Amino acid sequence: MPGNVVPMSATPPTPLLQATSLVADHGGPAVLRGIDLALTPGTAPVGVLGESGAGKSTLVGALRGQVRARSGHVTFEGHAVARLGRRETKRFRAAVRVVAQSGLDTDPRWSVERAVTSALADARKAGRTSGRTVDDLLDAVALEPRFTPRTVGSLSGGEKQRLALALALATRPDVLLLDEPLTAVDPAMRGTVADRLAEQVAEHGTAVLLVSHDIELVRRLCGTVHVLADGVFVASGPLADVLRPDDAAHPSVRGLAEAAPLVAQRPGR
Ligand SMILES: Nc1ncnc2c1ncn2[C@@H]1O[C@H](COP(=O)(O)OP(=O)(O)OP(=O)(O)O)[C@@H](O)[C@H]1O
Repeated sequence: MPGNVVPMSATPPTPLLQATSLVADHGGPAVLRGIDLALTPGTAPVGVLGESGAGKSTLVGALRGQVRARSGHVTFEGHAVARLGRRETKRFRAAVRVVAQSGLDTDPRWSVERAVTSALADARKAGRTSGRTVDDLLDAVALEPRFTPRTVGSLSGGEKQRLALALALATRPDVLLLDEPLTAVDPAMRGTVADRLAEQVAEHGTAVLLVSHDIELVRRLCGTVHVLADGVFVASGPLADVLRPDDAAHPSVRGLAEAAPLVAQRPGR
């Protein structure tokens, strides 16, 4: 490029869902004590690691508007999530989808096909037509077409988790909040689903937050990770860097590094 040509700089991506100085609790001591987090479409998925009880699910709860901020705030498109009106809440719920560990509230008597068809119909009603079919969505989570007539109640725990992910993808969400989404899925299948998910979120520019104890899953999916301890992020950056802590690192970070010495050496996203 000639030296005197200044490239047009693209507008910096704007966070869609954002926590700022977020302090939150469950009626007792603060669980989150000042979290800043931005989820921006078109950027690499963000991972949150941390010991059990560190507050990872509380963070997801606050981002989805279920746990109230004691101070600081969570905003969606710049508006406080806690103060969204009825219409905006509907739009928010279609745009920001959550998949939790146990999160399939579909009628267990429904067939898989009915569950996915219904999720696609809900997506259309919310104005989020994705052009996707039942087969596309099942394929996105590596569930073969033979599963379509099965009842939801007859699926294994891991199959239910994969279906929950397919239902969340039906709205082609702008943001996906994944709270231990694949714990019941065996490691080989978890890798397959993670790779398919990574392709899709990259293709659609979906912003993703993945909360997990599973460092391998985080490595496969996330570009940046935060380690949550004592209510704050005590380390942030690419996983390989976070897992090479210095002597001053928080004990949680050193614990993670010791638990996963080889993961840091594999290439991530
Ligand atoms: N509804 C609730 N009422 C009271 N305390 C709660 C509630 N939910 C969570 N807590 C407490 O808040 C703290 C953080 O819990 P949270 O579930 O967010 O941790 P986590 O990091 O997701 O843990 P895990 O990895 O075990 O799922 C814990 O001390 C927990 O006992």
